[in-house]
Amino acid sequence: MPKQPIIQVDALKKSYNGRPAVAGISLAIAAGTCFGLLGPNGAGKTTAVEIMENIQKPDQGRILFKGKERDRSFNQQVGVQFQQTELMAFLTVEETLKTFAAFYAQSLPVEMVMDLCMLKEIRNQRSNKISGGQRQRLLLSLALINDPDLLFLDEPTTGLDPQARQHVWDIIKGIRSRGKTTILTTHYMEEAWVLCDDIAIMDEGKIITQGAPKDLVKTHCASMPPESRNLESVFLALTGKRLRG
Ligand SMILES: Nc1ncnc2c1ncn2[C@@H]1O[C@H](COP(=O)(O)OP(=O)(O)OP(=O)(O)O)[C@@H](O)[C@H]1O
Repeated sequence: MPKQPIIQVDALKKSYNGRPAVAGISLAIAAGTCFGLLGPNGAGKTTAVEIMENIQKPDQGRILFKGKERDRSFNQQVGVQFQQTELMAFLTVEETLKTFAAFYAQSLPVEMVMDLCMLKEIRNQRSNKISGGQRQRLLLSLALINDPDLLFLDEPTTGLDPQARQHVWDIIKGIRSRGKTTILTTHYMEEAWVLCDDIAIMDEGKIITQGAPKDLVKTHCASMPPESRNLESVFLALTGKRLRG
């Protein structure tokens, strides 16, 4: 039986200065899955995700969370990992987590989240004196502190070395194995392949294809040589090779 969507997006539109960034997208994301939103630079991914996160208002369209309009409890039930967060420089890693935990009616134990994101060794380091990989893990831990049912990750491994990336992938797999839903944006096709149950590729504000990664490869790469049958080929075949702004 198909899983109930945790979030449903209908005919979403958003323009900036008369130029459409999101030009009518509809999605239904099944609970307990990892969903990937891919697309070239400027495709409209961040705008679409920020509308789903309730950070931006759409010009048109509707979003249902667990089958209902989003209400004030929405923020308590979702986690958002930002690409940039002004972490308080005067706080340690542990103090930063404790501060964020206090924003929520319910939160996971800080020890548990530090364990999950391998932050214990740097718990007493100032949040502005940590490496890029450690910072990314801290940002992820902040998104997890309220034990969200739905987690939004915007380019969670950009700029990380292979070890740090693998580690973030393991954390995301762990989140999925606990029945939570993740929506992630990424420019790394391998990341989408490894993590996502379902992906949508956006271009110029629209979804141009959607499906399980292996199904998309089957559909779009059938006539390609075996070594080219991968998500990168699907992406390039559908979005072309023109550079985007
Ligand atoms: N606050 C804003 N004001 C004006 N235009 C914006 C704003 N935010 C985004 N845009 C424009 O909307 C379009 C979509 O941008 P968006 O950031 O959603 O794309 P994206 O797919 O997330 O891109 P990237 O992969 O580069 O992060 C782009 O043309 C961008 O210049």
